[in-house]
Amino acid sequence: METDWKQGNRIVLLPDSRCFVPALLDAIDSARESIWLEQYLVESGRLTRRFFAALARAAQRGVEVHVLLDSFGAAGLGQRERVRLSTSGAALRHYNPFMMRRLRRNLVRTHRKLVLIDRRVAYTGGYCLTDDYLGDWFDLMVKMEGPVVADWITLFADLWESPRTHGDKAPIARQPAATGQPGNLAARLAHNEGQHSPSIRHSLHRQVVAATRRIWLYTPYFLPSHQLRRSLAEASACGIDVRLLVAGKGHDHPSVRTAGRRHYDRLLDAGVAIYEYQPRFTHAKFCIVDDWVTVGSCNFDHWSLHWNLEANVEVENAAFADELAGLFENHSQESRPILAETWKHRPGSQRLRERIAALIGAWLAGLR
Ligand SMILES: O=P(O)(O)OC[C@H](O)CO
Repeated sequence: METDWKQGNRIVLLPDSRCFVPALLDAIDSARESIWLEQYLVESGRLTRRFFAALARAAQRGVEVHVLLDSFGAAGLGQRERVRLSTSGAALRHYNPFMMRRLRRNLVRTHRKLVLIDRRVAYTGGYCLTDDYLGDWFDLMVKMEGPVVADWITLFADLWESPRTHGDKAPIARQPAATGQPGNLAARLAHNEGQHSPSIRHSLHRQVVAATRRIWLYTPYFLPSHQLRRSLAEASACGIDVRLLVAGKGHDHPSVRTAGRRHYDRLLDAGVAIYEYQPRFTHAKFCIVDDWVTVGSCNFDHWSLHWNLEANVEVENAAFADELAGLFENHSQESRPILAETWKHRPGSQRLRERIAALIGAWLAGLR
C-alpha cells in the first residue's frame, strides 16, 4: 500500500553498526512510553542479549514494550531469551507460524526491520539481530522524526493485531505523539505485502522508467525481476548514469551472489557500471533515482519484491539523495569494478555455476 507524502520530516542516516547499534540501544534506554520492535532475523547471541536486556529494562520501568518477530526468521532465538523477555513484562508476538496445511503461505514472511520509540521516532533499514553486526557486516539504518512516523505506527499496529500474528495479547495505542515538523524533508512510507500490494516494487519501477540523470542501486542480493533488469539496461542505453553496487567478498549466501552475476553480461553491454564491494560483507539496501531515495528492509530480489512484507521510507530531496550518493561513491571506490571486456572472458565453469544458480533461483521464485 502506498501512503501519502508527508512534509516536514527529519531523517538521519545511521551508516554502520558502530553507529546504529548504540543509537538504537540508547533510544530503547531513553524510551518513556512505548517501544515497538519488529524484526525478521533474530538469533541468540551477544547482540540479541544486549537488545533484549534493554527491552526488559524498559518493560520493568513501565514502558509498553511490544516485540513482533517473524516466526521463521526468529527460529534461531532460544527459548530462554523468549521467556526472559516475556517475564519482564514485554509482549511478544510471532508472524505467520509454520503450518503444514498451508505450505505456500509459509513462504510469506515479515522481513521488515522497525523500531518505534514513544510513537514519535521510527528507525528502519537493513539490520538484523545477529552477531554479524558485532563483527564485520556493513548495514544502513535511518532515523525518522515527523509526520511520516504516524504511517509507521499504523503499519506496526495493523500487523500486531493481524490474525496471522500469534502470541501475547496486548492492546496497542495507535495515536502518534505530537511531533510538529522537525525537519524539511518530504517522505513517505512504501510497503509491500507480497504480491497483493507491491508498493515498493511499483514505486521503484515508476521512478526507474522516469529517471533523467541517475539510477544507483545498492544491494547485497541482486536477483531482480526481468522487468527491472530490462528497465535498468534501457535507462543506461539512453544515457542515464546507471550503477549497481553489490556485495562482493565474504557473501553470506554465495549461491545468491552467483545467480545474480548471471545478469551482469546484459547490464554491462548496456553500459551499466557494476561494483562488487570488497572490504567486508555489505547488507545495506537502497536505491537513488535522481533526487528520490528508497531505503529500508527491501532487497532487490524476488522474495522481497514479490513475497515478503517489506517497508521502506522514500525521500525526495536533493541534499539527502546526495548524502546517500556520497556513501555509494565511497563504497564504489572500495569495490572491484566489473569490466565488460574481462567479464566476457570469464571461465566456462563460472558461467555454468551462474546458470545453475540462476535456474535454482528461478525455480524457487516460481514456488509462489
Ligand atoms: O534477508 P535479510 O536481508 O534480512 O538478510 C538476512 C541474511 O541473509 C541472513 O544471512
